[in-house]
Amino acid sequence: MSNHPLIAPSLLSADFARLSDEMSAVSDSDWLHVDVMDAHFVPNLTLGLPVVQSLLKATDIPIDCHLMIENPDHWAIGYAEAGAYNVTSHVEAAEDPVALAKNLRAAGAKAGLSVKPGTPLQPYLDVLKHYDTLLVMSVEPGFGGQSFITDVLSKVREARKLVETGHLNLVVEIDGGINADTIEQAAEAGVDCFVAGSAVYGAEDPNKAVEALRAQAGRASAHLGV
Ligand SMILES: O=C(CO)[C@H](O)[C@H](O)COP(=O)(O)O
Ligand SMILES: [Fe+2]
Repeated sequence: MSNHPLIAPSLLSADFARLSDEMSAVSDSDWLHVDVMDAHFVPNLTLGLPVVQSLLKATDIPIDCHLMIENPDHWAIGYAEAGAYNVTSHVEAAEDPVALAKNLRAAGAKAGLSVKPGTPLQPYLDVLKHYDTLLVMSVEPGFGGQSFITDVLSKVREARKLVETGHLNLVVEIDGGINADTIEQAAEAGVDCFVAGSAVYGAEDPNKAVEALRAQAGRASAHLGV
């Protein structure tokens, strides 16, 4: 696990006609977050495996795939086989999340599990023992540029405590509405990895925005230094 805050710019807020340049614009980021949406699990449609395969060829930054799709049990493995660093599926969509995690790890990827804002962690604590990352959604999945839902921080605190006490061994990631006004409370609650779309790509200098968010999170975090 990293000992500094991880910043993962979301390409959802990038210019899709210039994805290669947009990845280069955040060369100082730790992970690159790619939102895959199928217009079924969420009402929006973005991109899929062929585009991710091309992105993987065009960058050395580890790719963090956030699959907002139905039937990840079938589809997620392709992203792992393509070389994504971390592949996250939604617990609300997965049929057999333990088998899914094992398959992703066998294919060489980290296994991630995401929970929507209204989904509790408690029923999934045994499942999470098989996972490397937990993605706590701080907006309803589907669109960038939404406002941060503060209530989800109770789940971050719960997950942090389980990690600190050795019950779980995973990276706590947060996604949705992270910016200069919200990142400190997320860091204080115990987040390791911060996804930021509009706050990074809406900035004049995306790399500077990454650095500033990382420094801000490091200062506010009890468990991570800068
Ligand atoms: O998964 C997502 C939406 O479902 C995006 O990753 C997320 O919304 C990032 O965008 P922003 O930082 O602008 O909220
Ligand atoms: Fe996302």
